[in-house]
Amino acid sequence: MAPSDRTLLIVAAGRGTRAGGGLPKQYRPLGGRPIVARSIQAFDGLVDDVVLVIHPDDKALAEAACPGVRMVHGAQTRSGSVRAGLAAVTTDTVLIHDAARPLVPRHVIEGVIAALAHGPAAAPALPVTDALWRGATTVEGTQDRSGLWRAQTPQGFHTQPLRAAHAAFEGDAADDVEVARAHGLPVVITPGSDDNLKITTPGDFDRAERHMRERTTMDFRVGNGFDVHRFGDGDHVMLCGVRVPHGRGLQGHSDADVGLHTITDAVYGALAEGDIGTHFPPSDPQWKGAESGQFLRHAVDLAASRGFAIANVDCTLICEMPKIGPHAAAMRGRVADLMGLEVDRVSVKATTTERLGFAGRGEGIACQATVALVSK
Ligand SMILES: Nc1ccn([C@@H]2O[C@H](COP(=O)(O)OP(=O)(O)OP(=O)(O)O)[C@@H](O)[C@H]2O)c(=O)n1
Ligand SMILES: C[C@](O)(CO)[C@H](O)COP(=O)(O)O
Repeated sequence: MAPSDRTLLIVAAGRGTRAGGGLPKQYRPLGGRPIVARSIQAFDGLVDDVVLVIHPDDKALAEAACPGVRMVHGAQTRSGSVRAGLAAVTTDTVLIHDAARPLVPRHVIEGVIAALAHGPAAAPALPVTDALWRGATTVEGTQDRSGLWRAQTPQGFHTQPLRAAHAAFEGDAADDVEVARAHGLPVVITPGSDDNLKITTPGDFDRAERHMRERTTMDFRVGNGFDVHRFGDGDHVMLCGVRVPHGRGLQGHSDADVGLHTITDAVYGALAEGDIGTHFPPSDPQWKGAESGQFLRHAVDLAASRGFAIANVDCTLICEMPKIGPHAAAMRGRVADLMGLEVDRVSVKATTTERLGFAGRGEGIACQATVALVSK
């Protein structure tokens, strides 16, 4: 699902008194990263803008945890913090999310976004499944649980109606759904998830770490790519984003960079997202002579929007000529740049086919590549 004029408003101005532990809970680490950074990361590729609402005392902590993110100061209540954040929102829709819910699954966010296409407000929730009692130390009564829901975030809204609702609301509210409803806005319930736990008490940190570990071990992908381009007239070839002088050129609709095409296909393969022709059809004149780096960047962005980072790339060019060795370092650097990777995660190597076959006869260049993706 592509972003379209949508802001993520993260409320992180609370003190986390129930969580204890000194450092406000949203800045404590989860899987080695601050909780608030993970909450923002969960929305990668799904929003166009991010506004982080912080407590004035937490400026240094927030800047260290979320460098480059736009920040505003919050208020004493959650509703007040949301109002402060809304003043900085410039998009048509807004997703308001607790910094304390770092494990929100993508399908929960996508459910809210999809519902906003049909109405002004939507929020995820889970039906109450346990029996409900009233009482203090002994049970004094039971409560019918039918029609009761456990509210979660992100809560999504069309920005203007929500602003109006907040302007008209007096006092504090548990969440923005309460504010919106008080102003007459209908709110659609979308599917929540048990994984979307709100870190509230000390025991929640261990619970969240366990969830993190389960996710990390589960989400690992491998993709492979293979491509061939035929030699034609020309005085150079583009290989892995580098111009290599040669007595012949490679034929193709774009710049015919067989290396970048192969790596791009490997990323799409790992995502089960078809191949380069699916996303950039050769029948489309706009890709004539196109620089192939943009295809690779699209595939990497798509991986990020699915919650994956690239772990490494291994690419083998198959040809007799030109010689790849003198250019391999430049190729690794260019591929690393395009994919946002450290160079030591990119391998570019070459082999001949001992003068056998089309590559051996110098009719073209083949390439194969493997790419590994890990969940972020
Ligand atoms: N004045 C406030 C209060 C809460 N929040 C944010 O709203 C979210 C949900 O609140 P909660 O989990 O209750 O956090 P705290 O208020 O920090 O917790 P506590 O009540 O234990 O102090 C959190 O991300 C919190 O930082 C906020 O931005 N401004
Ligand atoms: C908004 C919220 O996350 C919905 O469940 C929740 O109400 C905020 O936290 P609090 O513990 O109620 O302050």
